[in-house]
Amino acid sequence: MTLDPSLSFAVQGVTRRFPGVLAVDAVDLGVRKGEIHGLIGKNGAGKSVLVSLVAGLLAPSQGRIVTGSGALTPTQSGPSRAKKLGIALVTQEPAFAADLSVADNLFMGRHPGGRFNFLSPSVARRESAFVIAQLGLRARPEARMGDLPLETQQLLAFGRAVFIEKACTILLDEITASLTNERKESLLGLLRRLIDDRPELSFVLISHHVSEVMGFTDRVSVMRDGKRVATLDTAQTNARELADWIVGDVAPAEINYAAQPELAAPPVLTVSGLTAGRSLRRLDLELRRGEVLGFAGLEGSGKDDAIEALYGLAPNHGGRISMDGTEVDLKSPKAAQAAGISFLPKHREEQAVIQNRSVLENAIIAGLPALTNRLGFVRRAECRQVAQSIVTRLEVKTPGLDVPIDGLSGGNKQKVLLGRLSLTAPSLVLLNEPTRGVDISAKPHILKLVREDLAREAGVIMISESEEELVEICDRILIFYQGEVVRELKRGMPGFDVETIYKSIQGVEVPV
Ligand SMILES: Nc1ncnc2c1ncn2[C@@H]1O[C@H](COP(=O)(O)OP(=O)(O)OP(=O)(O)O)[C@@H](O)[C@H]1O
Repeated sequence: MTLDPSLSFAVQGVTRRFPGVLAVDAVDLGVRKGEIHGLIGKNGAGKSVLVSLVAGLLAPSQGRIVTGSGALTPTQSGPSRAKKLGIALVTQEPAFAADLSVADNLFMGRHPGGRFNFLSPSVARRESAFVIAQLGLRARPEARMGDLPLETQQLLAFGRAVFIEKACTILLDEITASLTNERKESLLGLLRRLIDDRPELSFVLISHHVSEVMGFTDRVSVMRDGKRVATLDTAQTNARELADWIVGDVAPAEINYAAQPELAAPPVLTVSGLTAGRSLRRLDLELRRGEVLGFAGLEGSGKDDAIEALYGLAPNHGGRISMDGTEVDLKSPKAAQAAGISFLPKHREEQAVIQNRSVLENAIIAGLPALTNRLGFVRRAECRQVAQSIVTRLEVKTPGLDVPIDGLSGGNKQKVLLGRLSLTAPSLVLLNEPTRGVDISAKPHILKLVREDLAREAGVIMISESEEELVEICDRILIFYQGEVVRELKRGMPGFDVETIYKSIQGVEVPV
């Protein structure tokens, strides 16, 4: 059980099976000390399962993971064993205790020394303040963890792994997916600086963004159907070659822009003088059926407050909101639903996925009223048909309709949630990052679904961190800056491009 001393760990012939699924199939992979190793591949390719095996959360069915100080095998695995081997996994949903403070959470289960090996609160506070400062966060060590945004909690989980547990191998499972572009860049830049300080460190970075992998990794491994199909030197490859490795030979979907909004039609949504949350100082807009309107802006620019207010999540908002010309009082999500508004939240795991229920149930729940007969019985065969059409159309990777949704990969869950929105035939659809966690081959299918299905009957408002995506799909884009819309860009007009959006959201004036 020897390990090349230049390696941080080696995966040797590892296989992991679930009932009906070969999630990881005879994978060999060596990650070097001092490297940032990208891990990329389509939804359901096996990336998360692979890092869960390395972190001891799952045991391999066959094979082993070898480090300089021991191995994880089918019979000897487990998170505490992996932790002893210097391995830490940071995921999108950090397992913190919401009611405890930041400091208590960061030091939970750890004893930072002292004569009686007991945790001194002042040491924990001081060390926590250090972690917070290193990450450039605005939070106090005494703050209640549950009061902090999920993005901040995620970064704190990263900080705990690096600065408190002092792990040597840090596995990052799509943690950049829900960060704003600024936070993403600063976090990825920090990885390199950390390696400069501690050359024995290594990072494995799972991401769907080819540009992130190209810009911040030393090597990248590509997974497809549970197998590692390639490991490339990042400097020797390019985005195109990488995309080819990921996708194989699947043809991309084409978006049909023929369904343009009818501009003479009356607006489905009218907003005037909307103020909400901490950031939104004023919003006025009109939206028509058939129209896809993008909201672009930095963190705190007001775009998130705006979309949340439209879903009844800011009951104390100011200003007026009308649907089809009638003023509505959006004091709760229930009131918003009654007004014909549906919402895809950013944090799908906690806000939208119904755990322990099947793919079928998760897919059709929003459409149940339409799938029920006059006696109140659910039309089962039709439900299956509808769910199957979502699975087929969006290429959801699942062993069947009746398996619990919990077993699906993150991106495949997202596809089910989006598919189910198309069943509700609402008047207004609000989407916060609809392609988060979705792989590059499925992304065009999702955008097509938004454009051609959701925007057929409804007006759509969409937030995305990707300027490219906004340009690809929107009719108009509103630029939010410091709580107000400072600019409106229209498809076909000058300035409807990635560069203008990018500069405008930073407050840079771009002449048209
Ligand atoms: N607990 C589980 N039970 C059953 N099947 C599972 C379980 N966990 C993962 N799988 C299956 O294993 C396969 C690989 O999943 P994994 O989560 O590793 O994909 P991924 O590459 O991380 O995808 P994504 O990019 O969507 O996150 C998928 O088919 C998934 O449905």
